[in-house]
Amino acid sequence: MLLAIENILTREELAGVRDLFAKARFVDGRVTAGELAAKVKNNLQLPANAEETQVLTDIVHDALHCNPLFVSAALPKVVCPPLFNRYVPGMDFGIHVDNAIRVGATTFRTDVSGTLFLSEPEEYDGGELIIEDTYGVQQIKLPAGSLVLYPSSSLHRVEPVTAGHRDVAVFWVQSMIRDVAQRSLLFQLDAGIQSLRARAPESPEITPLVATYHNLLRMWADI
Ligand SMILES: O=C(O)CCC(=O)C(=O)O
Ligand SMILES: [Fe+2]
Repeated sequence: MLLAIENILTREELAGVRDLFAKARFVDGRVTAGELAAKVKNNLQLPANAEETQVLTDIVHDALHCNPLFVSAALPKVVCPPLFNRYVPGMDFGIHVDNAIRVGATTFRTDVSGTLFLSEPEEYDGGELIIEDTYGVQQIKLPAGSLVLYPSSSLHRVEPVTAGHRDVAVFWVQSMIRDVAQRSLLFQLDAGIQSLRARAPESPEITPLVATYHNLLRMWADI
C-alpha cells in the first residue's frame, strides 16, 4: 500500500524545521547505509549526534504520532529516529531495497518506509522518488510537510537532483501488523468506520464494526 498524507507538519513546524536545516552542517549520507545501499547512496545527512537532530526528531515523531491517518495506516510499534537528508545538484539514490533489519539503539524490522518532504516541489528540479510497487511504477514529489508511506519491501530510487536542493526526513516503521495485506485491510476497515461515524454517528452498525476491527487487531498484532 502506497499512501500520501498531506500536512503532517503545520506551517509553523515546517518553518521551524527549515530554519534548523538552514543552520545545520551535513555530512556524507553513506555513513548509515547498509553495504548494498552505500554503493548507490549519494546524498548528505545530518549526523545522529548533531544538536539539531534531536530537536528535529522530536518534532517529526510528535507530528507522526498525532496524525490519525499515519497511525491507522502504519499501526506503528517502532518509529526510528529519521535521517535528515539533503540532495544537492548531482546527488541521487540508485535503485535499492531498504535493509530488513536496522541495528541500533533499538533493533527493529522495517515494514513501512516513509519520506517526509521538507522542500517545496518548485524549489528543486529532479529528485522524484520512484517506487516500484505491485501496482506499477509510482513517481512521487509532494509538497513540503507531506509524507509518502510505502512497503519497505518495494524497490525504490531517487532521481538525480539537477537544480536547487531536496530536503527530506526519511524513516522506517516496524508495524504491529507485519503483513502488508492485513495492514491494508485494517486501514480500509478503519477508514470505513471513521466515515460512518462522521456521517451517521448513531448507526448501530458501528459497534460490531469496531469490535471486528479490534478483534482482527488482537488476532494479528505482534507487540
Ligand atoms: O530520499 C528519499 O526519499 C528516500 C531515501 C531512501 O530511499 C533511503 O534512505 O533508503
Ligand atoms: Fe531507501
